Amino acid sequence: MTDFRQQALDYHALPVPGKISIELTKPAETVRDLALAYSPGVAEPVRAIAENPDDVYKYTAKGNLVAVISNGTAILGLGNLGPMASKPVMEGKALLFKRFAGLDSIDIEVTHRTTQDFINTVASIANTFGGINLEDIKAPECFEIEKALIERCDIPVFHDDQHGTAIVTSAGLLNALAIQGKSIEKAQIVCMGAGAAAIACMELLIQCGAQREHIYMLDSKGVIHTRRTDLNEYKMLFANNTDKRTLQEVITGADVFVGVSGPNLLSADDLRLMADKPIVFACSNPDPEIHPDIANSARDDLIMATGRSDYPNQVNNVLCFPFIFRGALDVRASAINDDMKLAAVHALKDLAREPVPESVLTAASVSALSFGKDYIIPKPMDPRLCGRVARAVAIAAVESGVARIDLPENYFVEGG
Ligand SMILES: NC(=O)C1=CN([C@@H]2O[C@H](COP(=O)(O)OP(=O)(O)OC[C@H]3O[C@@H](n4cnc5c(N)ncnc54)[C@H](OP(=O)(O)O)[C@@H]3O)[C@@H](O)[C@H]2O)C=CC1
Ligand SMILES: CC(=O)C(=O)O
Ligand SMILES: [Mg+2]
Repeated sequence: MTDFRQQALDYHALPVPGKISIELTKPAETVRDLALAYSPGVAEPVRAIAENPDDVYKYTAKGNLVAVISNGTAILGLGNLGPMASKPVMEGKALLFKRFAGLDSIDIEVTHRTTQDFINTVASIANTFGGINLEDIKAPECFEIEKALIERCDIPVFHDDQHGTAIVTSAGLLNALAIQGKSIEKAQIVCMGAGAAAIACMELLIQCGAQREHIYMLDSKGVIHTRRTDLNEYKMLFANNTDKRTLQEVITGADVFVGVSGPNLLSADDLRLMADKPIVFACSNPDPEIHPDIANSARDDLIMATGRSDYPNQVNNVLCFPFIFRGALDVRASAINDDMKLAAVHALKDLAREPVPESVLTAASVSALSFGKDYIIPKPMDPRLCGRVARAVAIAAVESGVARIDLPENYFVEGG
């Protein structure tokens, strides 16, 4: 067993199994404490909530609580390994919610027979939480699930692999294009993968200015084109009227490669076919479509990003989901809409262009970081992230009419 593998297993097993626990926020030491916390005192908030349902936010943890819900059908890039195998990842998301945005979060892994069973299960428990973060649910079922739950729930329901990934990818790509001197409107984009992350990333890039006809998408059967008869309705939106059939044909002269598919699917030779000053986001986890060492030795005019923490330019939804929920919950948004997503894109993009605080350099073990080819997106441990992104998202929620309360006074006015 490798050292790193054993260290990862020990991290999860010791000193207690797993990565999260529940802590109390009120004293429970004396008879008086118990009389307030439980019987008879608990009857008072029960009566108050029965009379005024909004009081649930005043007297319970709902307003700071996010459920991370999966069925384990697309665990990172490891595939459909089932609900229990997804539990470490879901606990990991809960850890990140708490560590980066102070949100309490609990993982829920659902075993189900049909997609409708999954939807019914989640809809039935949704009101316990302030928001629902769907995670690692494969396409195309994820699209139907998210749509149905948004319709049935009046709290934010957000499929992180779709929109969290799309927001971070868009922010990073807008910056990378600016550094390479390219425009998003003209960029030729190859997207490897046609699932949850891929479809959402490309749709949001289009909202940011990319041209649909400049995008070539590939699934496990190759280029998605109009003569294919096996495409679902989501892939159909990206079917090109083209004779190109292979990765090599579509990547020749391309400016951008976005990989949200699986490991080692892009070779150094493929990368050499790209246009001058190419951009490669190899975002599959844990192993990217091309290893950064291989990519960087194939091209020296490249901007390279991966989903990993151990190389520069980590394009990973951890830069989004804690903060978008922080902003949404703090104004009790009923949904996370496109305005809020775009606000998050621009907050992330703009923060990367600012000087980097010392604490981030220390955490990243580097002596300097400045906007450029090895720093296109903020680092997850940047203490300004929560304030910047949450504030932008909360303002967008208020302005677009989905907030149920006003922006709290002085809400992250220092921007974190
Ligand atoms: N860095 C980040 O923040 C994130 C990274 N990801 C990564 O993106 C990947 C996909 O996740 P997600 O979209 O949720 O999963 P899905 O299961 O929804 O989609 C996977 C897609 O990858 C395609 N694919 C699989 N093998 C190949 C291949 N050999 N060539 C081309 N395409 C292939 C599948 O094709 P087909 O449709 O034919 O089955 C499918 O379209 C994972 O590796 C995940 O780790 C996801 C979210 C966030
Ligand atoms: C980062 C993430 O959510 C994924 O790879 O699925
Ligand atoms: Mg995921």
